[in-house]
Amino acid sequence: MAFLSENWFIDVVIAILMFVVTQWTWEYLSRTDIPRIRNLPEVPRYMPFFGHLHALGDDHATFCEKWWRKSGDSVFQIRLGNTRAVVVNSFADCKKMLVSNSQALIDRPTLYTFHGVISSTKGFTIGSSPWDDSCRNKRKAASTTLSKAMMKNYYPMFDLESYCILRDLHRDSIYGREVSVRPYIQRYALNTTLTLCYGIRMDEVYDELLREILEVGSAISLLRSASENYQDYVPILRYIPNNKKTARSKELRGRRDAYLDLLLNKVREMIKNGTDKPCISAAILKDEETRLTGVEVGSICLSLVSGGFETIPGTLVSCIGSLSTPAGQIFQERAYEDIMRHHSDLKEAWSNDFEKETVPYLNAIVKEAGRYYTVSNMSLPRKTVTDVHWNGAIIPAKTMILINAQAGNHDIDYFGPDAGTFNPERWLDASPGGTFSEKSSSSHGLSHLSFGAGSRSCPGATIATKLIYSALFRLLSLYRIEASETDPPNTDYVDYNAIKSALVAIPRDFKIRLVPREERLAGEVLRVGEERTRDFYKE
Ligand code: HEM
Repeated sequence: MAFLSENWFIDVVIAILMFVVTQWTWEYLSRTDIPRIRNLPEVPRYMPFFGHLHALGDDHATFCEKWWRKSGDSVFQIRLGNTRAVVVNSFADCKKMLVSNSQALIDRPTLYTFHGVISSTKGFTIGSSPWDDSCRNKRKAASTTLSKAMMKNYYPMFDLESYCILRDLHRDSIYGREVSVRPYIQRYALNTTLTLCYGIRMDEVYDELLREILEVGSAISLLRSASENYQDYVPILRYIPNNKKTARSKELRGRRDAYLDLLLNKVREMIKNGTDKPCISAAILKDEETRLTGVEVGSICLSLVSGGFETIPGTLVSCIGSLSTPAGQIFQERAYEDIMRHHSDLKEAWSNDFEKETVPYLNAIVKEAGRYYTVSNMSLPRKTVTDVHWNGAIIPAKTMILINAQAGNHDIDYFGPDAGTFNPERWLDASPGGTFSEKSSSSHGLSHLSFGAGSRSCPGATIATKLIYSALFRLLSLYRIEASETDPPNTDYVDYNAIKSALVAIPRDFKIRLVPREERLAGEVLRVGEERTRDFYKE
């Protein structure tokens, strides 16, 4: 004590020095690509190297949604390891950020594992491409293929693929047997994009190639997730010997390259034999007015195949789950009545009218499924190309922007106090006579955030909506769907997802029973459909 008091000045200097050195070391190890943004709240308590990664856990969207509700700040900054990101939560702020700053947010960030390892051979998908001339060309080509004007060309495909769901469900659910509907919907989504890209489809639900594409695609999408792959944000982890993430990425890259080459070779073979079907890759291989390179064509096909194979099943399967519950029985009955109101001859409607999206109640179910089950809960990350002025803060160029679509889609200030409930009727006006019409406000503008918005919004939104509508039309017009008592669906908008860290939600498995509304009609329409399948293979 005596020593301390005699040298008190030196003690104080040492203490200050130690404090400064500790502070400096802490700050040094917590550095981010973009320095702290002034006048924008930051989530407190970050760790050196990792930032908020641990606090965010597996489910970033739900952590941020809760933080927004707790702090009252809808827009705040977080640290994903060495990367600073701005998270946007409320519906109004997500919309303003994406639409009012459309050009400033046109870029996408690149990640070490996905861009550096997995995509090193076949190029980036559109959704992961930074904005440049090549990305512009690819996006333009994909948007043309997926545009509203092109949809009528795909009617035979919608017809065949939605028929096949019913054909196989009819067979497998006979005698009240319970079925898990996801595999049928996965084939539906994948066959659609495979047909568009390669003119190829698979008839079996458990086809080997189909399952390989789905398995590899899901595993790769998991490696893009921040919570699954710390090495993208904590560079030091890349140098750990026997790095399992990099090894796994290389293995998946090899498997993906193999099936992409196989598909393209099949198209080459069909062109040689004169049996090819109109599709993107055949058009390019025959060099029909294209300025795209081979890698760009591969990237477009990959983007379309990977764009729909998880998002459509995630949305449609979860929607079927909600409809199968006791509360959902009312929605099913009203949808059926609305179908009958608009299509007095169901057989006729089945053969040529189901794609037209004329049944308001079905449109409302499709919209509500998209909103309630926000399958891409954090959307796809964006990156600013110029400064963005936000309520007194300047978000600099090259900052990662994360749109919390899950939070915005369940924003009670925008969707009302029942935002956390699955209710298709929020999109409808009911007349005293019991008929429904679409709310005029819901038919234009941004209904929900699940397809993103602005410069990099989802070009697949139109075809995805058509596919979900067509499948529901056919399913609900022939059957009543009932949830299994032993394996019921989980319909919580967060917990329905079995893998919280996945980029696209994977619904927990559940089973349903299908009760035919009119046995004879089901038999008749399925027989007609069978003839059309044979025609497809004959052509
Ligand atoms: C329910 C189905 C779908 C959902 C929920 C969905 C969701 C999304 C989201 C959230 C984005 C990012 C938007 C943004 O940054 O603002 C996106 C981008 C994209 N989607 Fe979809 N999508 C679906 C279906 C599809 C389908 C069927 C395709 C193709 C056939 C597709 C192709 C793409 C592509 C190519 C992009 C990248 C666009 C770009 O970066 O410029 N999507 N999608």
